[in-house]
Amino acid sequence: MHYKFEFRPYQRKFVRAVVTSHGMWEIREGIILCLTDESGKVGWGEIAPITWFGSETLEQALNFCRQLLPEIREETIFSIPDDLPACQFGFESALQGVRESRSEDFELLISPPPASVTYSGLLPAGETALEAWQRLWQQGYSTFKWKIAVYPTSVELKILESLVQSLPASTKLRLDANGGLNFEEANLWLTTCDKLNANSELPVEIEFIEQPLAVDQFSAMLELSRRYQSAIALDESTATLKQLEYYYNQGWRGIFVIKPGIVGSPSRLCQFCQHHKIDAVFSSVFETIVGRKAALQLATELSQYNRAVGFGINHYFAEDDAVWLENLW
Ligand SMILES: O=C(O)CCC(=O)C1=CC=C[C@@H](O)[C@@H]1C(=O)O
Ligand SMILES: [Mg+2]
Repeated sequence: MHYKFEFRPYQRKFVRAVVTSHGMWEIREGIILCLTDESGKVGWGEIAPITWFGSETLEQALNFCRQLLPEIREETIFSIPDDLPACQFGFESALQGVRESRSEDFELLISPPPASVTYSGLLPAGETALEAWQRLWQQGYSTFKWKIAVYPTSVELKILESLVQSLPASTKLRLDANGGLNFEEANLWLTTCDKLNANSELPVEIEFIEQPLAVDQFSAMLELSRRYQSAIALDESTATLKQLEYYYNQGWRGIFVIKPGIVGSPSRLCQFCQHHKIDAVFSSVFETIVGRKAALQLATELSQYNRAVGFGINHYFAEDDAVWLENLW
């Protein structure tokens, strides 16, 4: 089976720059692709790389698309190399869309997100988190993720104290260090989290610390996961399917953050998750509605535990997705 193939690169400015220990991220760049089969059925996909997480670069993805035009065969889609995981996701999602004729036109793409999952809202780094949470709380979030390892640990631990005192009862707080802590700081954070979680007076649960140490510190993170009660989630460490499998085989049984947009082939991800009952948290790559729809579909199918998905209900961009997509295409 072969498909007519078209693609458009895009750039979209975030409403609010994403500040992490990797730095400041202001513009999301990616590719929207469209496959059309012989009967005229259409499927949409998105290639949204995060190079500093280990996916391909945008340039590599663009070169891959350019050398394919004007059509692509099904077997080519399932043999996209593993060093192009965002392309694997984009093309397979589009193929799925054609097969399910899920998105003949944009309207179907823009349909509301699946209600069956709960969402985690992203809190900005630093003390702005102290007032940012109310707006998200009013929008219905009860799980929040706060970026840490952006300011000195002593400063952030002070803010954490006020944050846990002000968050409403039965809310959950995730802490994402993006690999920016050293071993001593990670111990300090985890000791604090254990203390907070042991305090039954406190209405908030620290759900987990995400990627406390750098990717090359796996054995230290394994050691931390044995030393503390508070859960640890690998994110940058398990950014691609190859890494997911590797660290599972290395004995990781903590939480795995899965970013469908860059992890690679959705069909192979399904096989892995069906084989191994991993504790997974599905997370956005700050994609547009095209990639988001496919990623949320996967999250809904594969979530074993009812952990909130990191796809904040509000999109990350200023202009409306439907308008943006119409103008792009
Ligand atoms: O997972 C979430 O709650 C939202 C997505 C998110 O936090 C991220 C998306 C992409 C890159 C990173 O900046 C960041 C992360 O580290 O998880
Ligand atoms: Mg993360």
